[in-house]
Amino acid sequence: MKEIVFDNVCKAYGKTKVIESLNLNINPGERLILLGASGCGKSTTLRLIAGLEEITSGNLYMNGQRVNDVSSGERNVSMVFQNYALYPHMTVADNITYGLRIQKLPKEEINKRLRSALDMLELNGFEGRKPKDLSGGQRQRVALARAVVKRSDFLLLDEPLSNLDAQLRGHARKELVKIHQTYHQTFVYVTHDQVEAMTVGERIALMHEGKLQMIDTPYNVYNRPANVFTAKFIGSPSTNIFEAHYAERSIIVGKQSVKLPELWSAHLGKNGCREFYLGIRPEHIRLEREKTDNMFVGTVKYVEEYGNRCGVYFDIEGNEVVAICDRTELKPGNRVCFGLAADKIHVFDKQTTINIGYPEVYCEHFYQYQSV
Ligand SMILES: Nc1ncnc2c1ncn2[C@@H]1O[C@H](COP(=O)(O)OP(=O)(O)OP(=O)(O)O)[C@@H](O)[C@H]1O
Repeated sequence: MKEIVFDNVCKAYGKTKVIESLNLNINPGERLILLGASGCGKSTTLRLIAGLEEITSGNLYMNGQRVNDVSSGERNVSMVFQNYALYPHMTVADNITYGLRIQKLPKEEINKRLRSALDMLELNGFEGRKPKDLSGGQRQRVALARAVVKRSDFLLLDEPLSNLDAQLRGHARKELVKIHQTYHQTFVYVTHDQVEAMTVGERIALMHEGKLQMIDTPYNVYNRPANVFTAKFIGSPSTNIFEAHYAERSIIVGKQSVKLPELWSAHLGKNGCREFYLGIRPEHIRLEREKTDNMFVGTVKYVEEYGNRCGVYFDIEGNEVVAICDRTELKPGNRVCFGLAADKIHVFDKQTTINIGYPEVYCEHFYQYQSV
């Protein structure tokens, strides 16, 4: 079954709660990413699955069996750590096959698995070397090879690429997906890097302060953020969030007001939504110099150069807003205007910060928002 189910799981160290009421279903054979800022509880969640930490309350099921009291060795997991944890005195081949030798698998089978891992991870010719004689990228591949030869049901990876440079990381991400497609293990992968999360993950579970914020596909996490935290965490620069309110079919920010398309007016009216947070991604704001009807007006504060594009930071009614432009002649002090693209805005409840949802016409991937 290769499924993992967290049922109301809490983890505390003394009085400090690190994981709070975690309910999470990890599907058999999927690549699930645990994403979040440093200290949010990602590694702890992974270590609970590995059986390296005890659960304080709640239940954890793996393969349909409650495993709260099952030891790590009996959980059919393999784990790749950030620092690789290779044995320095052993050769590459011995590191990779160590677990299989402990299991006393037949020599032939051990050799077969070693050969296939060396081929897949392009480590042929390195089997006699010690870890100190390998580059960071090669050590990381040995750690992966050691994990995959076990053919366990669950492959747990804790920031496995964080010691690699950007180019090697890109290559290793593809390797990981290839490994998954070959062995169909259930992957649980911890990272704080959203590009890694988007490219490796089939689903992303975003965590903040020990609580799950959203779990969904990379597409939905980006395009249909469940709450303000998700909208701000995913994407760079962050989603712009304004305090706004709704009256007479218009969105009002400070002293400025912009008429809303009929669909949104009906939607906000139906939800009784008056005070809210309005979210717009920087890449979805199209700046104009000339004001026409239904535009907000702001003043440029500064322009950030990204090489291929620029970030224009400007002020609207005391809110700092950023828009991404291809090229710009804009300078601090210039006036800029923009309208609202009806299919590119997000509205979050002021009290709960949860997304109120979208008018039906924009709901090709409709997501029913729930508090998690
Ligand atoms: N053994 C421990 N005793 C007390 N507190 C701990 C222990 N292990 C972790 N914590 C705390 O639990 C919280 C979550 O830690 P965890 O390592 O799961 O975070 P993380 O999201 O993986 O962070 P990072 O990306 O920095 O590794 C942190 O505040 C950490 O200080």
